[in-house]
Amino acid sequence: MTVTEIPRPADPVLPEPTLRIGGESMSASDGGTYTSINPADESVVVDVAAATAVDVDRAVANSRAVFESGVWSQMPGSERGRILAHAADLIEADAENLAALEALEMGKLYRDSVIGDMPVTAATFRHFAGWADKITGQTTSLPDFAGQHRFGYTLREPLGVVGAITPWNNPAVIAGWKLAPALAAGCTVVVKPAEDASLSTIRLVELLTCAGFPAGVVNVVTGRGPIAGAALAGHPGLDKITFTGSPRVGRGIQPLAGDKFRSMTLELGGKSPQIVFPDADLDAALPWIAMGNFYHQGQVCAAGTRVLVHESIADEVAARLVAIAESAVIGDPCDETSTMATIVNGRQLENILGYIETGRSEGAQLLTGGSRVDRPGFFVQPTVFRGTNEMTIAREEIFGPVATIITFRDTEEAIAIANDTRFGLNAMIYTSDLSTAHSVIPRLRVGSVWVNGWGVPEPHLPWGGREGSGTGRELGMSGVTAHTQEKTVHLAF
Ligand SMILES: NC(=O)C1=CN([C@@H]2O[C@H](COP(=O)(O)OP(=O)(O)OC[C@H]3O[C@@H](n4cnc5c(N)ncnc54)[C@H](OP(=O)(O)O)[C@@H]3O)[C@@H](O)[C@H]2O)C=CC1
Ligand SMILES: CCCCCC/C=C/C(=O)O
Repeated sequence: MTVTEIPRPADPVLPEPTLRIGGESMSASDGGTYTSINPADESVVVDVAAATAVDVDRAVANSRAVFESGVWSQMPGSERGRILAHAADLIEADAENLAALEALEMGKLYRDSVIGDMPVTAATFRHFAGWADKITGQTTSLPDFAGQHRFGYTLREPLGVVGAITPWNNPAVIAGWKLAPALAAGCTVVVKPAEDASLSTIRLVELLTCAGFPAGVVNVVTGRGPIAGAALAGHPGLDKITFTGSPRVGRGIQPLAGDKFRSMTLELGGKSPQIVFPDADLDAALPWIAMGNFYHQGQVCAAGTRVLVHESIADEVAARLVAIAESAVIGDPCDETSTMATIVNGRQLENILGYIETGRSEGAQLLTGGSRVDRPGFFVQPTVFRGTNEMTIAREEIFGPVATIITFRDTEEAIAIANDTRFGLNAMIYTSDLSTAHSVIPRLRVGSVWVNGWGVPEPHLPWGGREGSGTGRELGMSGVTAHTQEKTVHLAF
């Protein structure tokens, strides 16, 4: 858990809580709204426009027209890069306001957001700014044929119009992960943020406008998942859909590739193992293991909630993890002293408490935590269980601060337990012997591995899962190519 002292922020400036289509701010076509709630005290933040299917049609049509106009897709890559880099500067300059919006609407610890999420969001735009003029194809000579000299090359062209559906847990970061590579590639984007956290995305798109993105290159349809989200996910006018969220919704989106067989990236969370070998440096490892469970109250898809510990050190790891959990200062997201804040909403809190109850009833040993914090808002104690990999708390994504310690006897058993899950997003390995790490890495069925640490994805490296954690990659070079398509040219002379 973080300890850097950051002063309490000023109240954020709320962006106009409306749709943004073609550079215009507008209400929903039927005037509908939903209410954004502050999870720290359950007060109303603001009513936000709830897009209808008609609004989504309008947004996609505008994005298509803007894409086809070439104003962005044909702009020289160096110029696109300049605008993306300017956006990164503006995000950095607005970091305190963006972070305060996320604390207000979704309960993320302001400190973590201002020193983590917003620099990461800016870094993402800066990274992809560098890609914008480096998206190239291949060239090759070909054997002469029928008296002709021949030569071949490929073009990498932008995919077109992208629909991006984002979750509430790290709204600016994840919007940045979806927007920046798509924009670097020359695509236009319609983004639908989560109901529980729309404001930072609206503000982010305002900043993009200030940075020089032409009107309509990024449109925003705030709205309800089953209405605006479903209309966007199934829209025939899209060339790609990119979604981060629950497996339930992801499964519903997957069949919507449609007759165009359009491209799809689905990031659906995880139940990731943190494997602690007996030679691990526990002083160094424990803060990471704890962070992998309690950072942002465990509301992170990459959380390492299955703590697989060699039996010889399990008691020590358990005692140390409990001590860290019990040292948490649970409080208002903006208080300087808080090290943990609130769960995003009451439904999510009930879900977490339900899993804790299931853990108890299935016989897991509750080492600490397990209860709602007695104050207004949706606060829950960091919780540590000792259990087995068969228990529900070790099989399902809880999306709360709930760790389960599971012991293993040897490396083979550690690998077997790590892979015994329907998810495959990421895994962590703690060892002092890199040869142990290198022998285990190829055998883990996951998209990413961290050795001697837990962290969040880097813009420079691909991110995505296998199996139940989804399909496709965002970030890094893979993030760019995922927003392009190749055209092969055969040239005779
Ligand atoms: N992989 C990850 O990072 C995340 C995983 N999760 C997992 O999902 C669980 C539930 O969280 P929740 O926010 O409800 O996740 P959802 O999957 O419901 O929401 C993610 C996004 O999808 C939208 N959406 C909802 N229904 C549809 C639909 N039918 N078609 C298209 N889009 C839709 C949501 O809109 P709206 O907000 O308006 O409903 C939101 O923008 C968590 O407990 C956690 O386990 C959640 C968030 C992130
Ligand atoms: C320090 C920045 C925190 C960003 C966390 C990103 C999480 C992504 C996810 O849960 O999908």
